[in-house]
Amino acid sequence: MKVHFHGTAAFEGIPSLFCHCETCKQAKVLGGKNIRTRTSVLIDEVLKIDFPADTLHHSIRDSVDMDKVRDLLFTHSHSDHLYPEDLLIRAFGYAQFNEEEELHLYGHDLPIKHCSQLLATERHRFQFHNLKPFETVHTQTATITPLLANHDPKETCLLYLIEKDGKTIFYGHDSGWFPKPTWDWLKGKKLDLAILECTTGNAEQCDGHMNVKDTLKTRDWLVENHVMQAEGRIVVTHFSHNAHLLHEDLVQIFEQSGITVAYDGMQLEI
Ligand SMILES: O=c1ccn([C@@H]2O[C@H](COP(=O)(O)O)[C@@H](O)[C@H]2O)c(=O)[nH]1
Repeated sequence: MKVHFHGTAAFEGIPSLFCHCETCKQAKVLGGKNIRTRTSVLIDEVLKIDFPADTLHHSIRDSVDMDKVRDLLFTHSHSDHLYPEDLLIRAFGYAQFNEEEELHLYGHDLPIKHCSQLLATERHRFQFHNLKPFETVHTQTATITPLLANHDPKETCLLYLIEKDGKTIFYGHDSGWFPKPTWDWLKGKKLDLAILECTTGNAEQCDGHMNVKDTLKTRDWLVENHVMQAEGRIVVTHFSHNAHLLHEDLVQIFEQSGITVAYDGMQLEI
């Protein structure tokens, strides 16, 4: 299975619009893996998680054929994860393509409501699927189970367990320490890859996200509960410029735990 990290930043991106913090200044000078756009991942070119406004940039930067994507999963409705206006580009009259195949959209009530309302007056090729936490769904490309995140009390934010071609991925942002039902549900599962977040770096105060301590505690929990082997593949993503950590700082923090720090454009095979 090919996992392609399109973007690896939190809401603001790095360097962030309007920001003159040292991290943003250094990221501009150093470039490369320090440049981070809003988080999204593409699996085997057909299953995409989240749809930020940076999707156009991702498709140009990495030569991604977005028309190959069959299933689009949303974690929640915040604008750095769902920019529904750009889905209009796939409606009739905007995109030119021969296929009549539909793109299936999956999320809880709010993202699906935003997308269906926006597209209501258009002829389009979308199917909408309302997900319920812990109810497994067979999509066109994978078997997915939405799990509860601890992110924004105003909506039901989701994490995902994704099973495809005999491999299992846990997709774990945006969330602070997971709600108990999610930990309970993960017990007994076997993961080939866990994608975790570390939005706030070394900050002590962390609201709806993980800091370094939480990310490492999550890794330990997965190993102690035999959900992952000690040498299992863990990737960390969704970084904020307000954590004030450049890519090499993050690599130093996580390399002794065997955790890979994602960067924009990174691809891995599991
Ligand atoms: O504990 C926290 C939580 C958030 N931030 C800042 O907010 C943004 C994005 O947060 P979202 O909840 O994803 O909208 C993050 O990049 C930080 O700048 C924080 O500093 N501390």
